[in-house]
Amino acid sequence: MSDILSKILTVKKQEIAAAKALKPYPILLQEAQSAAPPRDFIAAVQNKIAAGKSAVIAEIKQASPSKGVLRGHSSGSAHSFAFVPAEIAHTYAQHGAACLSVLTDQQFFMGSPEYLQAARNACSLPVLRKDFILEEYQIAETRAMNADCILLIVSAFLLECSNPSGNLKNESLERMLRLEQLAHSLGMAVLVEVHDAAELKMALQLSTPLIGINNRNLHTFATSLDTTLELLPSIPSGKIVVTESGIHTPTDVAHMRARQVNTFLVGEAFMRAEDPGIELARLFS
Ligand SMILES: O=C(O)c1ccccc1NCC(=O)[C@H](O)[C@H](O)COP(=O)(O)O
Repeated sequence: MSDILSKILTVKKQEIAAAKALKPYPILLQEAQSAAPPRDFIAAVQNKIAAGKSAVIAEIKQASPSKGVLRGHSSGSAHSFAFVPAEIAHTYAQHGAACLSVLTDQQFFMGSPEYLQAARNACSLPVLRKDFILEEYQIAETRAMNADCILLIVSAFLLECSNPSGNLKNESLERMLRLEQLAHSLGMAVLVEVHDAAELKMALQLSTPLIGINNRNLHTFATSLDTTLELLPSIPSGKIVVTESGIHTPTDVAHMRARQVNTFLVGEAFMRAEDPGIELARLFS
């Protein structure tokens, strides 16, 4: 398993403990239950596909472990444009995004729950909270910040549940199923993310139709669209494949669409563009 994921999860567990000390779970759950009504993430994706279009989950991320600052920091880079989540969300919506994905992790991605709320308030698109979720507490937190979809990363659960005595796969799967059920009970969709065939086998035991295949190798940070293509034959027809990471050119998009992969999660290519929405329209025209 990857070092970066271990590092992220170590910090994440400290953050969860600190958050629980400030706000107990029952209070957070009440906030989640009285949050703004959830928007239908899966329908937004399906509607684009039914119209013969790509369903683009357009990401708002200021920085990443693999690439550093992408946007909006005094990095001195000639390619760094202002990072204003509400403006980015607005232009994504104007240029045909199906949904948004907003990083809320502060330490590794310079994200924030406030960015998610600002982006969601600026448009009518459903929003994925992009973070590293391990516990029920974070599911309630996600809905309480008005998000519409959660991310479950299979490799994070495998890493988290790995102990010498436990049955790694069963424990990880049971935990993911519990979290999925809670997310659904709060009206949110679930995107389950995999990197390889073993993870995919576990992901397919969840009921969500949204299967994300992340093309980024978390050991090397290299991206290869072959990751998506190699796993495709093992995915039943009722599922919606979301190809994630490393989509940069219209050729990449055409390559995926030729194999009936119609749902894309794209971050960096948009974040480096002056107007992320115009870049979305250019890539997916
Ligand atoms: O982006 C990273 O460097 C990264 C490192 C460790 C864990 C996750 C990471 N990225 C999260 C993502 O999945 C991407 O933000 C998303 O798929 C968009 O990818 P891209 O279009 O390549 O920015």
